[in-house]
Amino acid sequence: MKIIEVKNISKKFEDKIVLDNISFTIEEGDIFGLIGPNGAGKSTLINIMTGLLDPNNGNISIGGFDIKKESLKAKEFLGLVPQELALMETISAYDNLEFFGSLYGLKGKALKEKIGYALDITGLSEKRKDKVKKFSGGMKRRLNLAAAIMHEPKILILDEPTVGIDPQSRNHIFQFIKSINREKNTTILYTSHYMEEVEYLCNNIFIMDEGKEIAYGDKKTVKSMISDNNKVNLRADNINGDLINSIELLDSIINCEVYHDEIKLLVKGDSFKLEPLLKILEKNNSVIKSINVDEPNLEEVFLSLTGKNLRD
Ligand SMILES: Nc1ncnc2c1ncn2[C@@H]1O[C@H](COP(=O)(O)OP(=O)(O)OP(=O)(O)O)[C@@H](O)[C@H]1O
Repeated sequence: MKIIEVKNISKKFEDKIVLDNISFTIEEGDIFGLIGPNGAGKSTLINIMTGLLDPNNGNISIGGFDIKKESLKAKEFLGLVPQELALMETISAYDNLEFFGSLYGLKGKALKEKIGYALDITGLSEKRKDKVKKFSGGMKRRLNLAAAIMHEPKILILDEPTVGIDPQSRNHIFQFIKSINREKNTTILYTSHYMEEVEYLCNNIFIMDEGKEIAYGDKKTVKSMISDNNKVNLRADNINGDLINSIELLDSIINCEVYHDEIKLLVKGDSFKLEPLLKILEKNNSVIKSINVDEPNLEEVFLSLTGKNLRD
């Protein structure tokens, strides 16, 4: 089921086009990555998707409901974790969650259970009684996540949740996303300008720059937009001229380079097979020490499609 449909969204601020005809869909249960450098338009798009901002053109449906026309029903599906924190510093983590839970009408046993789950899944159970002002930036981010899931939204939108936080909290956030997606089938929309995070977490990806679509599809498809070729790195003993000549004669080999005991191959991704390569090595009495296959990473995809680095 398509849980989010974004259709032909455009937005101008005065004369500046910030979103230019953006369309994509997200399936229920997906972890979907929205990637782009600072100023690409990600936050503006999220504000439109959550009904905080009106587009100049296009429409958005959330759980089958139009975010403008059936706003209340659409919003029931949504949990938003914005970049800014919305926490009360002078009270404990538990009391913060009690407050947010009661805003959603939770009380008694149900409220306690939800708080327990939210603290547990964000790794904050032991800090439940500590005042928020004692928390590190990363712990505050995690508490912000906990607050956003008090009403168990079917969709969780995270706007750059790992900017400026420590590696431990970053790992907690990754584990949180994977757990809530697996345990509750929560659909995740994850925005970031860190390609490696999106590469690790997401199944489907929308890459944008200056308000425009750069690439969209499942991770493999997006990667194959720049290249169908893979890199195979092989370490073996007894590397000699005959061996290299035989490898170069294989149909799927585009390029072959040798560094000491390492052979670096660029191969055609769709036709490369390991077996003929292994047979050649065996015939040459070469023992393989290691072998790995690399796809191009998303950073390389962005660079290749826009000519820019993501972190400019
Ligand atoms: N209220 C506004 N009025 C005028 N321009 C705006 C407004 N909000 C955003 N912009 C501009 O729209 C563009 C997109 O901003 P947006 O915050 O959506 O990008 P982003 O991809 O989320 O970047 P970041 O990661 O820095 O938040 C930027 O050029 C920004 O300056």
